[in-house]
Amino acid sequence: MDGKSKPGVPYDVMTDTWVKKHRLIYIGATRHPFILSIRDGTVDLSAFKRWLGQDYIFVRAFVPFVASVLIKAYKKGDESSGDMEVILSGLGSLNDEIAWFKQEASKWGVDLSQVAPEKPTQDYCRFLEELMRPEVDYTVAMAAFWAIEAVYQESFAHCLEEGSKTPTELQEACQRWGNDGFGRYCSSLRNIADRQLEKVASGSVPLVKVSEDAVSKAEVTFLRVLEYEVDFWNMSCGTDGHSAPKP
Ligand SMILES: Cc1ncc(CN)c(N)n1
Repeated sequence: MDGKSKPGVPYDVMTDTWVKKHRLIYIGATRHPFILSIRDGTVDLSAFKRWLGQDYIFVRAFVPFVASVLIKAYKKGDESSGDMEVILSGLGSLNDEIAWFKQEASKWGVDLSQVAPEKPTQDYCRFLEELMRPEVDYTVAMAAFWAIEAVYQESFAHCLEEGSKTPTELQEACQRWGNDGFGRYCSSLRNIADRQLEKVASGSVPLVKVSEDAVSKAEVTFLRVLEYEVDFWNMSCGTDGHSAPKP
């Protein structure tokens, strides 16, 4: 708690505070024009195919990142927290996700073996590699993990809300991240991140080696995730100045 909270009065957990504080960029990442174009049915299919190929590359890099978070959870040594089970379930879903990308690519005629990473994909994957380093705190890595998944969950769930005109052939993609089960998984990740942030902020984990500035590092990491996500969507639309949309 922040010391200002009153008994019985709900208070914001750290991730709520961040989302409110950085609302503009959060909205930029979760309500990007690419997502809005899927939702209103005007999406350029060449942009969707570009996103598909680039996201396949991203997801392959995301797997070792999640594995590195699993290692950090294990090293924390708190078996009763259930963190490892949540992270393991995420790794299982990523296995399905990779199979889905392959299937979807063949449906859309995208040859994944011929897709080269664009600069925003390379930059984002490099960022994931930085976060995999053993010296990166579990709290920081969890904050990134939650933010990465939450952006997709909120974005694609928006394409399934009532009134959306998402084309039928894209609904399965939206379901993948926009379904309720994925929403619950993201809440579990968020709870882990908030619990860690609370522990670090209150200094209640003297036996765990956490750096004093882990909370501010986690906030900066959260912001960087949002920026990378916006760049990734821009690239998909062809509005990043690196990749012109195919005619
Ligand atoms: C760029 C990006 N960000 C998030 C996700 C969700 N795993 C994803 N597949 N790709």
